[in-house]
Amino acid sequence: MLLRVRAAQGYHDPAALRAAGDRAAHDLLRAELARCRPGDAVLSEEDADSRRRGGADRLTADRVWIVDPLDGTREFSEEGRSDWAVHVALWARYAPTPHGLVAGAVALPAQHRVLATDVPPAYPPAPARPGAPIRVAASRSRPPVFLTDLAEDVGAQLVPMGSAGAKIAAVVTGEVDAYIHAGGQYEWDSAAPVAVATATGLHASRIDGSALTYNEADPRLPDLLVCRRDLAAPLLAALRRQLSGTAASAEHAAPAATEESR
Ligand SMILES: Nc1ncnc2c1ncn2[C@@H]1O[C@H](COP(=O)(O)O)[C@@H](OP(=O)(O)O)[C@H]1O
Ligand SMILES: [Mg+2]
Repeated sequence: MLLRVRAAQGYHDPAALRAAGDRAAHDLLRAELARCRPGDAVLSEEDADSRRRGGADRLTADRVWIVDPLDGTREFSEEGRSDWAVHVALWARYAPTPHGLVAGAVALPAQHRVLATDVPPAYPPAPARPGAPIRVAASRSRPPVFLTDLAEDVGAQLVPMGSAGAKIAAVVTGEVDAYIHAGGQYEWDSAAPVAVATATGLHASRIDGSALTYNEADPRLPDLLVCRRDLAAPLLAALRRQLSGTAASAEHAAPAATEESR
């Protein structure tokens, strides 16, 4: 559907294309979830009620779908770019993992693939050139300000890319070794990709090493590290060095997203 929206609308009015894509994907997912799983709650970027801090039925529900109908909205509106995604994750109250995610799928329509937990992708192959720089995916538009220093510290090469889902998919497929974000994000930006990454056996945590948790009253989840297991300890140590002495807060963050910057 999103590929059809792009084809029908063209790229002359990016804001209108972004709005049309968000709306079409949200409406489709909301209708299908209501039809197939009428008893479950939904937390969606495009549903203001579900996003409300503390107020929604999702806080008492046993099963909550965490949905980002269009992640990488900016890239979706740029002709030729394929780094945008659709995220659908299922959170369950009695799940055995701290993150609570029991299923997830990340669709990359312009890359013609879907990564999902029902048949988790294989763990990525070891880097072809031993000793080559670690490749770290980061936001194209809002990379954490400490990332350049961190890259220098660990000898990493930064790979700018849009969409949290597309970046985590790049870690899953071995195109990059890690994804680091800080400074702002929401549960729907990472839930489905983190479900796939952990089902694949990759490391996923906050940048201080603590667990990612979902379906919290406040859906803000501002930072994360997803990487190959062997890189978790060195990258968390490098993150500690960057963040030591100050909180991982606005000082280290890119400016928060505004409607215009999305
Ligand atoms: N500082 C910030 N504050 C809030 N959201 C942010 C953010 N930085 C990135 N995001 C969100 O995280 C997703 C991936 O961002 P990026 O492409 O820059 O890596 C985007 O989701 P959406 O496209 O669904 O809005 C973007 O809005
Ligand atoms: Mg998003």
